[in-house]
Amino acid sequence: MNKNRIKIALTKGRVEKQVVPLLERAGINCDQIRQKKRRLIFDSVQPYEFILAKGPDVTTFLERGAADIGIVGSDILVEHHSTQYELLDLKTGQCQFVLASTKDFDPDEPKRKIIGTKYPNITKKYFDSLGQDVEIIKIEGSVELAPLTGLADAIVDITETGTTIKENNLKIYNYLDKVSTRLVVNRMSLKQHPEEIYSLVDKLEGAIKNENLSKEY
Ligand SMILES: Nc1ncnc2c1ncn2[C@@H]1O[C@H](COP(=O)(O)OP(=O)(O)OP(=O)(O)O)[C@@H](O)[C@H]1O
Ligand SMILES: O=P(O)(O)OC[C@H]1O[C@H](OP(=O)(O)OP(=O)(O)O)[C@H](O)[C@@H]1O
Repeated sequence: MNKNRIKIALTKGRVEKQVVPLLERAGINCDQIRQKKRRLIFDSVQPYEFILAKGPDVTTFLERGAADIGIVGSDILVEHHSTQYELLDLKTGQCQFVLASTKDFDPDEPKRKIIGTKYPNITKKYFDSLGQDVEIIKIEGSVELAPLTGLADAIVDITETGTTIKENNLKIYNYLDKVSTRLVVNRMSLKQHPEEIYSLVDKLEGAIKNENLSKEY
């Protein structure tokens, strides 16, 4: 690792796929990431160094100062109570939390509900706000299975196109917070490298604006 370069922890997978084209529009050559195979650290994405990590780990790298900048979904930031400083909404990875279940679910039924989710903290906060005590079962993926198999009464999960909900015969009962990919920064790094970090934010902001303008046109 080059200690003088700004280190950016990018969430691998879905976020990476949407953010790499945005970084390229901002003038950053991402060929090394595009040709990555199983590589996880990229030192030739001048003038930065990129690491690819899972979303929750991106927040850990930032909190421990092992990365200067993180690119991660707001779902992860909220769920993990991240205290990192948010500098930019990248307007990618746009989706929304929903409460969903099978069509016979009654959200107003007075019994204590069982809720399946990848996001226990967000789920607890939502039901606390309704004054409802629920049992939460943490699920790692394919959350939609929970109400279909009787594992849970309902789920709190994110949806983008609504296809997964529809194709599994589920129904949305409530819309919760919206989600998008954010650029967050370690506060100490911002103090040490303000010019480099704000210059990246400016370039990305320009790329987002140009993209929106070309969509409008
Ligand atoms: N359907 C979706 N549409 C848009 N953005 C999404 C959607 N699902 C997740 N996201 C966003 O993308 C981020 C990463 O999602 P992704 O599915 O790649 O990771 P993951 O849930 O950790 O999956 P995996 O465990 O398969 O790697 C989420 O934190 C969220 O911000
Ligand atoms: O509304 P849609 O566009 O259909 O997207 C919603 C799906 O996307 C996410 O799952 P993901 O693809 O990350 O897979 P996972 O179930 O393995 O987490 C989410 O958990 C939903 O299952």
